[in-house]
Amino acid sequence: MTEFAIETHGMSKRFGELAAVDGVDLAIPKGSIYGFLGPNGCGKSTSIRMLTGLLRPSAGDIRVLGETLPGAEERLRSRIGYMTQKFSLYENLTVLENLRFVARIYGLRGARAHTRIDELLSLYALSGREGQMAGSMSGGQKQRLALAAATIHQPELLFLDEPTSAVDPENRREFWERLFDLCAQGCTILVSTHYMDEAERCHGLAILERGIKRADGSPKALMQAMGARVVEVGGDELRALKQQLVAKPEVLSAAQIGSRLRVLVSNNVSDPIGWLGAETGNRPMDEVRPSLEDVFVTCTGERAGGQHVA
Ligand SMILES: Nc1ncnc2c1ncn2[C@@H]1O[C@H](COP(=O)(O)OP(=O)(O)OP(=O)(O)O)[C@@H](O)[C@H]1O
Repeated sequence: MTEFAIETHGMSKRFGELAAVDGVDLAIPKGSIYGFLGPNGCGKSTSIRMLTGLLRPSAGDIRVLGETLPGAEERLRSRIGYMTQKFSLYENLTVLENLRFVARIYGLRGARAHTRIDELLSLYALSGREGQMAGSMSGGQKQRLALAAATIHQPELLFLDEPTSAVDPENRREFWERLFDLCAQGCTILVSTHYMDEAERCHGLAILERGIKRADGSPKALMQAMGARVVEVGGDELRALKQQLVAKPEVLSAAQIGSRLRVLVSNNVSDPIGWLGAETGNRPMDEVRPSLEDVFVTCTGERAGGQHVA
């Protein structure tokens, strides 16, 4: 039987009139990397804050590592790690001072703290930088220090809120390798992002829009179950063609990629190539494999329909 690190039913948070998180159900298996994918303001941070016990839900049931929230915040504190969106360490303390400070918060002292900090400095390529002010480090180094701090107490569950917003692609790639290392050691990771490539690396993910979960499942299952087929169309005057096509109810979206127009045609059309050929004249076109971005487009926005794929 699957054991879940996180289970929620109807998790909701209202701020006055605004439903920041609206009836979200989650079942996140232990030992997996799970993503929250969505644009700014869709409720990712608010959800994470409820799941870490920092924010009281307005409604719904939340179970984290077998404990019920609200109520088990203190017991969970030593079992979970949280890396916030902004660099939350002290910029005017050195790398070592920051890590010693966090170690003390988690009750790690003496030789145990010393050993663990040495381990983290080497693991996150910070050896030799012990005396450097955190504020003077590059984006990638700050992020590695933040990850070292968030995992100093070896949490069973790690929350990362848009962890790679401030780092370049190479550091992002490296960072994800570290996440898979942690995952291999049994840590469950929940990561929020608005990057498609990052979401695609997750074992499972939920697509959020305006506080609502629009779809969830593995990236592969989501792509396979998409309610549309993808056709790339070439030829001239692609901007005008786009305007013509997006006015059709059968077209869920059209976006230019280089010299091709990527068109998402609803599954209601049985032969999308034939249909597009009749609509656009004889242009070159090919059906292509869907991407996670296509899934995102089809399940958010005005023409959206929610889906769950096991
Ligand atoms: N304390 C608060 N009081 C009022 N409104 C809030 C509060 N916190 C968040 N919100 C609102 O709730 C909505 C969801 O915000 P949230 O920060 O969860 O989104 P997000 O998906 O994490 O986006 P971002 O990446 O920009 O933080 C937004 O409209 C935000 O303005």
